[in-house]
Amino acid sequence: MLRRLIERMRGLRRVAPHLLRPAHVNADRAKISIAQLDHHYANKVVALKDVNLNVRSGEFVCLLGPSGCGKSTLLYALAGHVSPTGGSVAIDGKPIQGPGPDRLLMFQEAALFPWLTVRGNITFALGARGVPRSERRERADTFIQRVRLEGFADTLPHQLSGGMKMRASLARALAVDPTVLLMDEPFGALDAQTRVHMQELLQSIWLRSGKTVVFVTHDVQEALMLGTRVVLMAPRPGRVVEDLEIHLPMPRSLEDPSLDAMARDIRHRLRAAEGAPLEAPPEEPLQRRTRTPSSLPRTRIVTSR
Ligand SMILES: Nc1ncnc2c1ncn2[C@@H]1O[C@H](COP(=O)(O)OP(=O)(O)OP(=O)(O)O)[C@@H](O)[C@H]1O
Repeated sequence: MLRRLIERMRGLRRVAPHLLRPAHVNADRAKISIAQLDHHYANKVVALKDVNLNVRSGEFVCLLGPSGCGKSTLLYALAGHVSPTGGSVAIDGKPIQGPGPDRLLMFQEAALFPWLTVRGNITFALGARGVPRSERRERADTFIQRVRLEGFADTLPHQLSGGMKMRASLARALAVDPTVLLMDEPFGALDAQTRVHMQELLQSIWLRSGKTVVFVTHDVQEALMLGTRVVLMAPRPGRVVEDLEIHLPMPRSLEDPSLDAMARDIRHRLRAAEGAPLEAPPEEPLQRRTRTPSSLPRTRIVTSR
């Protein structure tokens, strides 16, 4: 009885307010500024409605929300692949009018040329960006090392595992040196363990590089592992419901009880935003959680474990 009561109290414990705070970024100081952004597709689906978001240079911002809340549409508007039907998107104060070399979009598929080796894929991308031939090989090898693919520079993509392909794709993205990296669920197709390794690798690279990253995910824990900010979105119409700064030291660990408590809090906020009936956060010890995606209610938010 007493144990149940203690567990219930733990479940209801709020995340310390200094760890999870609303973000306030002045548009004048923003690297990326999105104002009153609307987008509806030809079939009249309102993918985004009145989205306002400012991102500082060097931030790692995760767009988090259930399927259909407009995360990818927002990312593609930043990439310049979608022309929004209303509002504005600017980088360094310049309106985005299409794709540009300052931004690079990465997907779940590694999208490597199958007939080129790992190094060949990177040098090809460098050539396309106008990097002189004499510099390409050295630069490719630097980034192959950075993603810990030494020894695989001359390997073809079909000889690599899914995680290695994703590392090659990340090396290529970093080698071309965009100031903004846009990532659309890049680790979504990887198994759980490889995914955690990729998150750790990306975090260590990001900490060194200082790049601005906008990262789309369904996975609450992934967002909390990686993000300096987590932007919560909801569907019908696609919109931002909360913009939170995550004040947990890096490198982070999925075993951190604060991260686990935050994940419960965020899941609760997302359910509230969707208008789902609210229930108390789950009664379970902070350290272990064994929910599977299929047991999650209504939203497609999944967990890493
Ligand atoms: N090309 C398109 N034409 C028409 N409707 C679209 C198109 N692309 C997306 N949509 C719709 O716009 C809404 C937002 O889609 P979007 O892919 O941006 O959401 P999302 O949050 O990224 O979803 P998911 O996580 O499932 O990828 C959805 O209702 C979707 O069906």
